[in-house]
Amino acid sequence: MTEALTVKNITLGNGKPSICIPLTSSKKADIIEEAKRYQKEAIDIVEWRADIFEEVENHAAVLEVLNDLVNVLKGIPLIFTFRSHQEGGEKELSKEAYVSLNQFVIQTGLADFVDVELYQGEDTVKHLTSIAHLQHTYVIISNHDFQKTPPKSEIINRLKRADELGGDVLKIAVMPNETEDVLELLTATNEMKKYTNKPMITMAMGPLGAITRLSGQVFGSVLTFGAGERASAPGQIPVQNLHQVLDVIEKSMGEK
Ligand SMILES: O=C1C[C@@](O)(C(=O)O)C[C@@H](O)[C@@H]1O
Repeated sequence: MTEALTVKNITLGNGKPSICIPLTSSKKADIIEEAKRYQKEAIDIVEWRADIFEEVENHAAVLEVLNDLVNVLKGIPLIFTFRSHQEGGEKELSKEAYVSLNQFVIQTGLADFVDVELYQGEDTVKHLTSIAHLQHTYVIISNHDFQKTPPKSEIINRLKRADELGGDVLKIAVMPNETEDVLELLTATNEMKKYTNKPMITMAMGPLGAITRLSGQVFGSVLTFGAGERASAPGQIPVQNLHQVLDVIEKSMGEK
């Protein structure tokens, strides 16, 4: 059984998957405008994809955006994500800069979650996780493969590794090249429930993977990323459509 995780007014892992929308603008004013628009929609969580922010290497500028976001989001939980280029993001930072940016953000206490990439290495992940936990910030340990879908055993190993390293939420996104890959991701997610009670976020990207962004309640993924102004990854579904389908599935699953 997944142990539900409650942040502000949102509970992850409590039936219907939560809907997260990524902020994908590059300029401060646009990021805040985007957040204002989403604040009015029925979304559960917002992710700031800070790798797209043009001033991400300037900590003072990052702090300004965080402060404004928290004001605008009025209680909607915030995920801070710097997605590095090798995992599908827009920029690359040196290891030192990656650590220093995430550490800075954690210490502001303004983000409810930070996304830490599994492949930044064990020391980095452990270091950032321990600082985050001191600050009562949740850590999503993530991994992305934009080319292919690793075998089920490897998907499970990566999720287990994220668990062992102290992640509060375990996340993997893969790219399916055939329908069997989609099944591989779903089977891995389902089987992983034997090994952890922590909330997981899993998805297969691209058109083939769309079903995995809808079926979390069945297989064990607690959150789905919807497309905002623009999708932050291939295959994301508009929020309105997500709501409709997730509601139908939730209702059907509640019927005996
Ligand atoms: O890791 C993820 C998942 C994602 O890549 C997706 O496929 O929806 C979108 C990203 O913004 C987010 O950080």
